[in-house]
Amino acid sequence: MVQEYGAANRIIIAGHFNLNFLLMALAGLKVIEFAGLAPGPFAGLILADNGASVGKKSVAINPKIEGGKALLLRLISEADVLIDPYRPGVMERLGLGPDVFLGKSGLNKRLIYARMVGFPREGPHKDMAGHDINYLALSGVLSLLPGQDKPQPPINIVADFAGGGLSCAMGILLALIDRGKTGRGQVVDTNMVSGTRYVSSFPLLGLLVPSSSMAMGERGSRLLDGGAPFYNVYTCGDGRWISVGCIEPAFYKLFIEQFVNAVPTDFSISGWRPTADEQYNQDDWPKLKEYLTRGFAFQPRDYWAKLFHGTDACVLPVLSTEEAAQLDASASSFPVPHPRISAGPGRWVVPGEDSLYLEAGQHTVEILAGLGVGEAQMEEMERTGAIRRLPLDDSPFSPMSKQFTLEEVAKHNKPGDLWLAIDAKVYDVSKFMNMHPGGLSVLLDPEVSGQDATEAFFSLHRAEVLERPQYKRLQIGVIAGEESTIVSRVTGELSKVPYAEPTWLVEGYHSPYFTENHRQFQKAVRKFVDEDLYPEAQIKEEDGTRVSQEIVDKMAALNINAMRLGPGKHLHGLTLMNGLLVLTQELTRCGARGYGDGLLSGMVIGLPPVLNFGSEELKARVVPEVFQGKKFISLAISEAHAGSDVMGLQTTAVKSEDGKEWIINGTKKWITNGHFSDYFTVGCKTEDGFTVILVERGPGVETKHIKTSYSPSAGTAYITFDNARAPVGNTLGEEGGGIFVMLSNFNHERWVMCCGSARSQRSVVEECLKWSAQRKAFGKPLNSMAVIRSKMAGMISRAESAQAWLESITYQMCNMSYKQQAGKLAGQIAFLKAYCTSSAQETARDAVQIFGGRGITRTGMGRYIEHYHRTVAFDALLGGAEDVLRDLGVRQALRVMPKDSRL
Ligand code: HEM
Repeated sequence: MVQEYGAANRIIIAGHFNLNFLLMALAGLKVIEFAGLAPGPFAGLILADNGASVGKKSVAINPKIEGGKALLLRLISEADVLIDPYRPGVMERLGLGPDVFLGKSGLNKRLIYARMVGFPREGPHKDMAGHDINYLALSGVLSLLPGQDKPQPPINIVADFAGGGLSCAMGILLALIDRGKTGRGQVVDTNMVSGTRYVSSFPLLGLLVPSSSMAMGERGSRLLDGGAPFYNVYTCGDGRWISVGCIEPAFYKLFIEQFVNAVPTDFSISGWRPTADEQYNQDDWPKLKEYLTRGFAFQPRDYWAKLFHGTDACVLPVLSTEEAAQLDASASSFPVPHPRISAGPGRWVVPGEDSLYLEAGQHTVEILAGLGVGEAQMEEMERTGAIRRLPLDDSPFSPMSKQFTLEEVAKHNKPGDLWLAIDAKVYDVSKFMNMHPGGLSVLLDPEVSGQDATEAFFSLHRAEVLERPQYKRLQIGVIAGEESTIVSRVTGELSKVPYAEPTWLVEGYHSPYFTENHRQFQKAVRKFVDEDLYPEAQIKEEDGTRVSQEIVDKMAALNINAMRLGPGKHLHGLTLMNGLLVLTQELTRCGARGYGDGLLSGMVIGLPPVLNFGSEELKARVVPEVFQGKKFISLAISEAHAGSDVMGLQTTAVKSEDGKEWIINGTKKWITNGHFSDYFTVGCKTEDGFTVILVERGPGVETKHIKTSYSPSAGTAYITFDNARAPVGNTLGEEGGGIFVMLSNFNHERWVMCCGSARSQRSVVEECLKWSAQRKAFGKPLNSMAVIRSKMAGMISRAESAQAWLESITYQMCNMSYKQQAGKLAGQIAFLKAYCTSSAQETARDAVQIFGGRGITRTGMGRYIEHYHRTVAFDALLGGAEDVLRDLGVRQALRVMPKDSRL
C-alpha cells in the first residue's frame, strides 16, 4: 500500500488544530507541507519550531481520487501556508494550483502559497530533474568552491537548505507580514539556483571588485578558499583538525607569535620562520603553509585549542558532530532551533524520537477526524484509495487482526526475511535487523529467528521499547489463539506490583488520612502525568530543554500550579483539586529528576515568600501570572560562598539615594529554574541584617546555566546581580526580617522534597522487584537469592517508613497554623528530610548492585536506576544538607527541654 503512494501524492501537515502556543511567534499557524525531499521539510521545520505545530503530522491522501481531492481542497482552504516542493505544473495538474485558492473566486485568499523548485520556474531547465549539486553548479557558486583539481560539493547545505529551505521560510514570513497589512495571501516563489546565488551575494559581488580578496587569484588560491595559510584547516599531532582564521593583521600577530613560541625552538623551514608583519606576502605563503602544517603536527588538537582559547588568534578545534552537540547548552544531538527570539526563550519544542520517524499517513485519522470525517467515511475513502492511514491498535485495520501460527512465523528465519514472535505478537524485522542496536547476530540466532523470542527479548529490553512508534510498526500480526500477557506501564492505572503504591491506594488496606475524594483526585493527576507529563519528561530530560509551554499551560488550566503551594488564601475562587501530598507524589512519577525540578519547582519554593510576605500590590501583579504559567520565578538564596548557612550570604542590597530602590550586588549559585525565571526571590545582606527582596529580570541581572549531574531541563543557574535594581516595595517581610521569611519557607520546601523522595524510593522498589523476578543469574531468577531479598527488604522498609512518617507529619500540618508548624514541626520535618535522603541514597546504592552493569547504563533495562543513582544526591543537599538538618532537629528539641527534668 505504501508504494502505491508516490511522493507527489503524500501530504505532510505541519499544523495542529487545537494548539495554543501563545508565546511562540507562529502560534496557531496551520501549514500544509506536501512531502518532498530535504528543502521543503526544512522550511516546514523552521515554521514548526516557532510554533506552527508541535512537530509535524502526516496524512496520506491521494489527490487523483475524487474524495481525496475534495479533502485536500478542504484542508488547504483552512490553512495559512502551503508548501509545494514539486516541479512546475504538478500542482496545477492536480487541480491544486495557486489560482484555485488565490484567484478571483479562490477558496482561500489568505493562503500563502510557497513554491520551491530547483531551477528557475521560467528558465530553460525548468522541467529537468536535479539535486543540490546541479543547482550549485548552475548558480556559478560550485565553480568557486575548493577541492583538489575540481570543486567539491559541501554536502547539500548550500542549495537545498540555505538557498532553498531557509529562503522559502523567509519568503513565507515576509508574506505573513504582508498579509498582516493587506489581509491577502500570495505566491512565494523560491528556486534553489537563484537562492544559492543570493546567499552567495558577497563572494559573487566580490568577484566584481578588482581589489577584493575574491577577485585575486584562482580557485583554491584565494583568501577564504584554502589559499591563505592563515585561513585554513590543519591536522594536529593526534590526527584531529584545527581551524585557523586570523585574517586581520592584529589577530595574525597574536596567532603567529604564540605559535612560534609553542613549537620547538629549532623548528624552521630551511631556516625560515614566519614574522608578524609578512602575513600578506604571498610569495611566502607556501613556506608559511608548510611551517604551520608541520608545526601543528607537534601537538594534539586539544593542546592547540587550549593554547589559543580565550585569545583573539581565531584558532578553534574542528569538533566532531558529537563534540559539537555536547557544547550546546542543552547538550542535545538534535540542533536547537535558531535564532532564539527573546519573547519566548527556549520555549520551542525539540522533536522527540517519535517525531524523527514520521511515516506517511501516521496522523491521517487524527487530522481527518479534526475535519469531522467519520469512521465510516474514512473506511470508504480507504477502500477507494483516496486516503491511507496507518493501522491503529484498536481499528479493524490493526495488525492485531492478522493472525499467524508459530509454524508460519518459523518459515521467515533468514536475513532479509526475518520474523519473530514476542508476547504473542508477530514482528517482521527484515528491514530493521541491520539497524538493531543489539546487533544482527542475536536476531539470527536459531533460538530467535522465526521463533517465539519472548523470554530472550524481555531479559534484554524494557517492555516500553516495543511501544515506541518506530518499533511498534514492525508488528504485522498476532499468534492465533494466544494472548499477550506482558504489561508494561498501563497509562493512568495503579501498579499491581507489591509496594509499588502507598498502602492508601492499594485495595484491602485502610488509611486514617485519605478519603475517596483523594483517590479520585489521584486518578485524575495520574492520568495527566502518564499521558502528558511522562512522555515529555523522558525526552526533555535527555535533550536538556525546559518544560514546554504547553505543559505549563495545562498545569495552569488544572490549577496545579496554585495547588502546589498548599492550602491558603491564594486558592480562593479556583477550581480545586485536593491533596498536595497526592499531587506532589504523582508528579514525581514523571521519572526525570532534572525535568521534574524544571517543572516549576522554583515557583514552589520561590513564590510562598511573595504570597505570605509581599505587599498587596506586588501580589496582585506577580502571583496570577506565575500561577497562569506566563511568568517564572525562582528562589535565589544559596551562593558559592554559603549554602545552608544563610547568615553567611554575601549578596548585598543598599538603598538608592532617593530611598526608592534597592541596588543589589552579588552572585547566587545552584538556583533551580533560575535560567528561565522572570522573578527572583533573593536573600540579601542589608544594613539591618538579612532581607528578602523580589528582583525582576532586567538590567544588571544575568543568568548562566550550571552543568549539574542532572538535566539542564531544570534551568539550574548561576546568577550575577550587578547594580540590579528593585523597588523598595518589592521587599518581602520586614527589612532585616529575612530569616523569618525563610524559616516558614523551609518547612514547606523540605516537606515537598520528602514527598518526592518517598515516592521515588517506591518507584525504585518496583523496578527492583520486577527486575529481580525477570532476570536469571546462575540459572535462577535473581530473587531466589537471599542476598537480593535482603536488599529488597531494606528498600521496602525504608520506603514504607518514609511514607508513614510523612503521612503522619502531613496530618499534623493540616491541623496546625503556620506559626504552630514553625514551632512544633520544623524539627520533625528536618529529621524526616534527612531520613528520606539518606535512605534514598542507600536504596540507590543497593538498586545499582541489583541491576549490575545496567544500573550504570543510561539506556536500556537499568535506565531509571542509573538516573536515580546519578541524581539522588540533589535531595540530600537542596533545602539543607543532612547533617545540618539533623542538628537543627536536635537543637529544636533542646530548646523545649523542661529545665527541671532529671533522670
Ligand atoms: C522487535 C524486536 C526488537 C526490537 C524492536 C529491539 C530493539 C532494541 C533496542 C532499541 C535496543 C537498545 C537497547 C535499549 O535502548 O533498550 C536493543 C538492544 C539489544 N537487543 Fe534488541 N530488539 C528486538 C529484538 C531482539 C531480540 C529478539 C533479541 C534476542 C536476543 C535482541 C537482543 C538485543 C541485545 C543483546 C541488545 C543489547 C542489550 C544491551 O546493550 O544490554 N533484540 N534492541
